Amino acid sequence: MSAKYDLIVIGSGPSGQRAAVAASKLKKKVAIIESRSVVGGVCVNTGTIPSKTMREAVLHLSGYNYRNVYGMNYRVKEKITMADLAFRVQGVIKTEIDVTEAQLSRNGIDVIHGIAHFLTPESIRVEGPETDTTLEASRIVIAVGTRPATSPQVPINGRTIINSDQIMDLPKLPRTLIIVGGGVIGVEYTCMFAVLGVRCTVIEKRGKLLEFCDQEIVETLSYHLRDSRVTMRLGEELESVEELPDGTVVANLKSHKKVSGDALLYAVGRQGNVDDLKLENAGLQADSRGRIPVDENFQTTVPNIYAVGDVIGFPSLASVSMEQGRISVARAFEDMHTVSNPSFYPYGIYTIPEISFIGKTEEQLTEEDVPYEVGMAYYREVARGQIRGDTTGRLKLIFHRDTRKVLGVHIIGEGASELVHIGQAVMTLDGTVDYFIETVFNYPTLAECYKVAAFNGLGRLHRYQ
Ligand SMILES: Cc1cc2nc3c(=O)[nH]c(=O)nc-3n(C[C@H](O)[C@H](O)[C@H](O)COP(=O)(O)OP(=O)(O)OC[C@H]3O[C@@H](n4cnc5c(N)ncnc54)[C@H](O)[C@@H]3O)c2cc1C
Ligand SMILES: NC(=O)c1ccc[n+]([C@@H]2O[C@H](COP(=O)([O-])OP(=O)(O)OC[C@H]3O[C@@H](n4cnc5c(N)ncnc54)[C@H](O)[C@@H]3O)[C@@H](O)[C@H]2O)c1
Repeated sequence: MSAKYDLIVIGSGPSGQRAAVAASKLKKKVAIIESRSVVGGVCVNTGTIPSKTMREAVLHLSGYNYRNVYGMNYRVKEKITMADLAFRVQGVIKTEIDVTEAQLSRNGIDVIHGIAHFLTPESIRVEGPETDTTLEASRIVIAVGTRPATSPQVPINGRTIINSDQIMDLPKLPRTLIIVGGGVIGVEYTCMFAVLGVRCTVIEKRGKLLEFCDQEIVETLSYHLRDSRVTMRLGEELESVEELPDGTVVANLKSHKKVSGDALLYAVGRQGNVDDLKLENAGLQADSRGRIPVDENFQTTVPNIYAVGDVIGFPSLASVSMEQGRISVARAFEDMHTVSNPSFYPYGIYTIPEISFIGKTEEQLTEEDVPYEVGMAYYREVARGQIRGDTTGRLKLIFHRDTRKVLGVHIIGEGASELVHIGQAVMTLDGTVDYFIETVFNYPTLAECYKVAAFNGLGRLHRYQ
């Protein structure tokens, strides 16, 4: 006998959780299957939450944010160890797992631990240390996420050659670290280790870091990276990695250069977790990177099966994955109204300093021949910037020259990922740059940067009209 549900969700990361909870709110009988012993997925256990907690611990213990105020030698702790960082990370992970478990249980969702695979498009087998069962449902959401990409040329050993899941396993802080991949993961960890005094070298095969960001913002970040003694090897592709008898590692580049270090972080992208799913039994197929194709409703080519989160590819963010989970269920059961516009989804990149943006970049608008104007505000121009000691932050407002509609907001500096939501609200409500002129902001706040940037931009507009 197999247990029957209205919805089975495979994977308990942010996308799976939100799909399960949304269906439970519609009074559906829901099961969520998770192959790990705990819920929360990459987000809670190895990715978002650990990395953001480590960043906070790094910033606090190193005294980095207050060095401009109290001097370059200001420290909260002189010798920071991996154990100092792990202590805080483990605490937050545990709490987040508890919060997630409580939420699933409160909503009456059955959590089943084991590896799921399809028997047919409507039935799933779950096998685990304590489970061997078959479930059936009229609708299934695949939310299995991704894992770090591997290469036969990069012998990951979990000690000196690691991927982003293994940061907390580093036995000690290396003196030198090679980071392969100048994407979000590579750059975020580079910033943290550089602030801890580790000499970092980033190897990125493209000519730019974070190529989807506004390039002026990336240039500002690059200035900070260089200031923290980071070496950037852009336009260089890794070929292979070797571990030397003395325990150090060497990265061999395609250009025949060699880069040596005490440890290497391999962060060149991620691969969908589809290998165990036996997708063929459901009539589904993933691409070479394990991504499952879906339409705008997150429906796969098999009508009763939906896929959400990182396993469908771009943008692979926890924030967006949650929304995809919710929308997929609304579409699957057709009795929940949802409005969601991906053009107004923000990005938060937790580099040091942090970067956040919404809307279009200058590069995109130029490509699309949109007449735009830019207003810039520097944190040092507002009192809160001086008080906080962040005098290098900046907020860039991009608006249409004719309609004055806000087209993009790009921020680098303290609090960027919170500050961006003001711009997001204005853009979502179809507002213009005038909103910032006509609105009173608390004083002294970083939010005032919006007003300064608006005045700056309108000043330029009138100058050139
Ligand atoms: C280092 C790092 C930092 C990040 N930082 C951020 C950030 O700051 N902000 C942000 O928005 N995003 C961030 N992300 C991205 C974010 O973590 C992901 O977008 C998010 O976790 C994706 O959620 P998901 O539900 O698709 O999958 P996941 O969180 O990957 O969860 C999928 C779950 O499915 C389970 N599973 C897989 N196969 C099976 C199976 N066959 N049977 C049962 N269960 C299965 C897995 O065990 C896993 O628990 C970061 C990612 C990493 C790696
Ligand atoms: N703050 C956040 O929102 C956040 C933080 C971390 C991760 N994430 C998500 O996690 C996902 C994965 O991140 P990622 O950084 O691993 O992947 P990515 O695809 O963003 O970046 C990988 C980088 O590695 C480079 N690369 C690939 N092969 C290489 C080689 N042989 N030599 C040198 N460079 C090489 C690529 O050009 C690319 O720039 C992202 O899609 C991101 O959305 C988000």
